[in-house]
Amino acid sequence: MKPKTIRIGTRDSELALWQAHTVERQLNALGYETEIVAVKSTGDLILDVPLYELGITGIFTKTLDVAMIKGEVDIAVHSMKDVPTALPKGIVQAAVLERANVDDILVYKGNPDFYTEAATIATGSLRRQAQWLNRYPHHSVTDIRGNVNTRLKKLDESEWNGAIFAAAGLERINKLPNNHITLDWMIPAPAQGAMVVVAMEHDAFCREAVAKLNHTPTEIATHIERQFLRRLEGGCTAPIGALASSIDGAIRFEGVLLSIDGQEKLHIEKVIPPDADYTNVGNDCADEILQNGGVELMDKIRSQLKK
Ligand SMILES: NCc1[nH]cc(CCC(=O)O)c1CC(=O)O
Repeated sequence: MKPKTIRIGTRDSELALWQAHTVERQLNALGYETEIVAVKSTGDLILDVPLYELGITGIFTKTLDVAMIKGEVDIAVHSMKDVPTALPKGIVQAAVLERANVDDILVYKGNPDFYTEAATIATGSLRRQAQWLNRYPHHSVTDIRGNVNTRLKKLDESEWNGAIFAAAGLERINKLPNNHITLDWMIPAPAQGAMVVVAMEHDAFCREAVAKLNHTPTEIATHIERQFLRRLEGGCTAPIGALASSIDGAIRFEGVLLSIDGQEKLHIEKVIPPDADYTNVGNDCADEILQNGGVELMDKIRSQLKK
């Protein structure tokens, strides 16, 4: 009997294809036959509206979810931070790959010493906007959309001083420019820098194959970060950052919720000792933030985004 070829679903951007080929190579090394199926996602087609105004989460993943449910692909590869915290019924997380660089970076134009002056920084992310304005209240932030290549080109053709990117995205496609600064003070998006492979719950063959690619420390870190996000936002989008990193067997978690204008900031930091139970840390940290002004702040954010 001919062995089953695993059809790998992916978006068709350069970054998405790089990620899908990485998964393909790892499956091939384990002896599995594969085929890449690239699709255009709604999120890539609507480029003139800010992401948060589209009002639905999962805009980058929905097309592939549908393709997988229809049986057109067997698995799908995503940047994990683009995946809604609740997966559609019947779809499961089959593996989280080892995380790359988690940092956000600023690609700047001209003189990078503009921090004390007026400046315009481009980002389509509420989280980046809020954290930038919190640190540089005298700057303005402008929206930018499109895949990584499109955004680099838009920055190049603009009058903006800089634009914010995930380092992982630029490094993967070898497009990290020299004129960049690592924003080590900015808390990344939950699961930034991690790739996830999803499969159909009933597909034992693919789940078993893909499970071999799982990297447990990354799975644990992203579990905590996404649990924090899910409990805090309750289905709506908000400026939320979260990072769990391991230090000598312990896990250090840092989470943040900001107002859209960056003026209010609720921050939490916790160290989970080695071998302690981490399964509810994300929920506990979110609850602590909610009890310390987070409920009111989330209400305010929701009413502002509805307008
Ligand atoms: N929202 C788009 C997106 N989704 C994943 C990445 C990069 C890779 C990653 O963060 O895992 C990017 C680009 C960016 O944020 O600049």
